[in-house]
Amino acid sequence: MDEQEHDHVFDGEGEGSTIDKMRAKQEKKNMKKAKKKAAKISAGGSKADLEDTAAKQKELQEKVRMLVNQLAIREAIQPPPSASSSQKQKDMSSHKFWSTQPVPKHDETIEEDGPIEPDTPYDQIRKEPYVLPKEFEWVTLELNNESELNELYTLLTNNYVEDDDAMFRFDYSGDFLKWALQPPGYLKTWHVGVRVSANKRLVAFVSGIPADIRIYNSHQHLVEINFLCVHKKLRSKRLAPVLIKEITRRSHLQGIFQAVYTAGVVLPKPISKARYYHRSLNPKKLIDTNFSRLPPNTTLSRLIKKFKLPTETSTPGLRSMVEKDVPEIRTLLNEYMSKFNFVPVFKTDDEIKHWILTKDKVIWSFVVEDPETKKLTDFFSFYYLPSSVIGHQVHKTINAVYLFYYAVKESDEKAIKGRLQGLMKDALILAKLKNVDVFNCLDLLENKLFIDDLKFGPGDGFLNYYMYNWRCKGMGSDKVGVVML
Ligand SMILES: CCCCCCCCCCCCCC(=O)SCCNC(=O)CCNC(=O)[C@H](O)C(C)(C)COP(=O)(O)OP(=O)(O)OC[C@H]1O[C@@H](n2cnc3c(N)ncnc32)[C@H](O)[C@@H]1OP(=O)(O)O
Repeated sequence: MDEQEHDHVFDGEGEGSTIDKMRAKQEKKNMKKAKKKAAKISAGGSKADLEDTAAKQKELQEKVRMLVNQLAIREAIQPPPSASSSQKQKDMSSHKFWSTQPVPKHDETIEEDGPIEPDTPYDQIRKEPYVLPKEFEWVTLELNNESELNELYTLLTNNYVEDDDAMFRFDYSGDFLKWALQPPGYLKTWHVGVRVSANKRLVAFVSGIPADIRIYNSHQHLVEINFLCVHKKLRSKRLAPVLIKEITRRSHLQGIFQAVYTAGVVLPKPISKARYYHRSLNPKKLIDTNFSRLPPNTTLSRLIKKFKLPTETSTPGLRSMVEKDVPEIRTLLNEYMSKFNFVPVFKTDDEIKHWILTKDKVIWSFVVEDPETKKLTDFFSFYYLPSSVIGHQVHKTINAVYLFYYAVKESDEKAIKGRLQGLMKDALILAKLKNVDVFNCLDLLENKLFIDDLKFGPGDGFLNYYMYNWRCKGMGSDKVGVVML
């Protein structure tokens, strides 16, 4: 699954911040109200009036305090208002490669869902790999071989996705890569590497895994593309288009003509755009590493207090997921996904076992078992993906987890909101107990129902969702259920 415009978080609105303006505005309002009241009282207002005024003022002050608090949290993790360079959209004519591919144009009006080009008959599919510049050669990586897995780990750890300011870089572990790239039905031929012929050094990679998704009403068996990476020293030499064409060819050979992928960059043409949100669990470290900043008018100890969590979870019946839960979780998850427009379809228990069951330091999953019926009513999962802190004297890594799949059984919006808030608060507590520094999520699924209340703040990272050779209407991120790694 996929890239993210990996995100660290910028300064907020700087001095003279929103908070200050809010405070000033509210104080002015309060003054006006107090003056009006005073005039009324001196003109014969009663004692009850006075008490009423005091109560209302207290209530108002409390409201202001809450608003100011909320803003302080936002400002602690707020990007600047301007869009980052990676979010800018280019003309189709300046996409030398993408203008040749079966993807919708940015300005295209989409009337009907369907493929952009027909499937290529087998005998017309190129049987030999695309030609690489002469210094390079193709390699199909064997990830069960420890040293090849380690080569991929090293390539990605040093060259994969960074934030716009090159302060943090994803650090996917070897175990994580095996989890992400070897699901049931995976094909080794879709683990495509490029080596320097002379010294056999691995310098580029792209991967595909099989997946089943539903987009609106269309069910598709397709390929999910991820981990496209070109060594930093070989950038801007048009190697990426060759890698993409090669993985496309290898997909066509398997009878697959559609793909899903995500990227931080804007390409023609996203079906949705999601934003990253961050919930600080270790404010001091996040500030020390410049992942977040101390908002004006607050102190570190106040911030620590703000993000403090209980040490015990509160949802009755919450426990770690175990293998016997797999079939029930599959039903629960597929049912929950039915309310979104772009979702994974888990066809077998093996897939749930692979994707959801806890694998320490890779993915953690928790279920809620009704104490009476013993039936599972909810579950949630998060995966562990640390980031290297580039060039920091003290901190080498930020321990981050990302919200993965979850499901709740409630059906009316208010009940879902309450339930999700409780579950996600427990998820934060469990992550904190695992020494995680920050809990991240995208504004997909029903995440907007808990993001603000649980003190997540918006980051500067965005993730664009794409389909290859498929035309369909775009959708809001709250209609997206596919979570890519
Ligand atoms: C049916 C089956 C189909 C299967 C295939 C489906 C499509 C899958 C598509 C892949 C999904 C990947 C999902 C993930 O893994 S997204 C993760 C991407 N990886 C990173 O961000 C890691 C750090 N960056 C790098 O390693 C390089 O900068 C990469 C490899 C990204 C580009 O290398 P480089 O910087 O040396 O550039 P170039 O000179 O070789 O090539 C320039 C061309 O490449 C286009 N470009 C740049 N970035 C991306 C990007 N993230 N997706 C698609 N295209 C991208 C760019 O617009 C330009 O084309 P055009 O604008 O001129 O037209």
